[in-house]
Amino acid sequence: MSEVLATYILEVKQDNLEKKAEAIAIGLTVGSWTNLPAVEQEQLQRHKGRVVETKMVADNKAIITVGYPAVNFSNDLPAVLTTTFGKFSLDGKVKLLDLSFSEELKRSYPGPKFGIEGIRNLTNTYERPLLMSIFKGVIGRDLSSLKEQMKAQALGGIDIVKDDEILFENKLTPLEKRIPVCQEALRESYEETGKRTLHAVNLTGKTMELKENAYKAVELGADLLLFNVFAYGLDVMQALAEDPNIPLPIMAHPAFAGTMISSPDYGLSPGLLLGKLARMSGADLVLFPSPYGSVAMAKEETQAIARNLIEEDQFKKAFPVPSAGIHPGLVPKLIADFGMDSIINAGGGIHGHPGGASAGGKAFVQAIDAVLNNQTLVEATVDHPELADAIELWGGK
Ligand SMILES: CSCCC(=O)C(=O)COP(=O)(O)O
Ligand SMILES: [Mg+2]
Repeated sequence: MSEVLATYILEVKQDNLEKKAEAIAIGLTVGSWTNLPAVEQEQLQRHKGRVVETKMVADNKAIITVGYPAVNFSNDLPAVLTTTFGKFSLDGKVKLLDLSFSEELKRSYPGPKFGIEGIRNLTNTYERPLLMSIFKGVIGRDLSSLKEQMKAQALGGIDIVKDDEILFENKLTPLEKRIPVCQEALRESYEETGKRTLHAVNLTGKTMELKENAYKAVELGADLLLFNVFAYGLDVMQALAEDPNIPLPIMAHPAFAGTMISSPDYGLSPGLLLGKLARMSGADLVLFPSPYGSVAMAKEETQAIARNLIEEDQFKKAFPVPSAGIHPGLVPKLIADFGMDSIINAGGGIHGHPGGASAGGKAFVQAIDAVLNNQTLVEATVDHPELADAIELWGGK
C-alpha cells in the first residue's frame, strides 16, 4: 500500500513518547481507534496511520516517523502537507524534517523540466559551475539604465542574469518592455564577445494572472522564469512547470521561506522545503542562503538542500544556487562545498566591483578559472587585474 512517511522532531517526554506517536498517527488519519468496534476497525484499517519509528534524541526531544496511507489524500502537495503537517504544525514545538514518497506517488509530480543537463545545454557550459548575476538598484530606474546594466553584466562573461526578486510589474520597466530591451542588450553583447547570456525574468502578479503573464514572457523571448515560489505555494509552481505552453526553466527564489524554515522548533527543514519539495514541484534551479554570505545558513543545512536537489532520483537534477553576499574571494569555498554542478550567483559582488559590473563579472570568471586550474586566487591575481581588485576589496586566498 502506497504511503507518505513524515518524520518530525518534537518536544515530548520519554514516558509519553509511544502514546504521542500513536496519537499523531491516529489523530491525523482515522481520528480514534481503540474504542471502535472490531467491524469498524476492519473497515478503517487501510486508512489508519502507522507509527514507523520513535527515537529520543535529547531531553524532551524525539524524532517520530509516521506513515500516512495514500488512500487518504489526493496526490497533490496541498493535500499531502495538510495531512502530514496541517493542524499538527500548530500543536506546540514540532518541526517537519522530511517527507518520503513512494515511487508510485512521486510519479504525480513533474520534477525539473530542464534540470542541470538542460540548463547546461541552454548555456552551452559543461565543465564548470555556471555564473549568474543579479540586477541591482533597478527599482525607480528606467529601461535605458536596465539595458546598460544588462549589457555590462553580459560583457563580464555571465551565463545567466536574473531579475532581482523585488522587481515587480512597474511603469518604468514593465515586463513587455523589459524583456525585449534586455534581449537587445544580450544580442549586442553577443556580437561583441561571441558569448551568449540568458535572462531570467521575474514572474509576478496575482496567482490567477501568473499563467497569462508567463505566456507573455514566453512570447516576448524570456529565457528563464524567476519565481517567488514560497510567497505563492509549491503547487502554484507545479502548475506552471506542468503547463506545456510555458516551455522555460523555472528558478525558485527563497523569499518568504525564512518564515517556514528558520526556527529549530517549528516549520519545515530547509532540506525538505528548498531541496526535495522544490525539486519535485518543478524547480530547475533553487536559490538558498550560502553558508558564508550575508544571509548565512548553517553549512549542514545548505548541504542537505543541495543533496536533495542533485541526488539520484526519478526526477531530473536541479541546480543548487547558494547565494547572498557572494564575492569572488568565496569561489574556492563554493566549489569545494557545492561542486561543479552548482551556480555561483552574485549581485553586490558583481556591481560593487571598483571597475563596475563588467569587471565584476570578469573577476568571477577569473576566480572560477583559477580553481579549475588548481591555482590559488592570489596566484591568479598576477595576470588578472579584475580579480586582483576584487580580492583587495573583499578578501580571498
Ligand atoms: C537569500 S538567497 C537570495 C539572494 C538574493 O536574492 C540576492 O539578491 C543576493 O544579492 P547579493 O547582493 O547579496 O548577492
Ligand atoms: Mg535578491
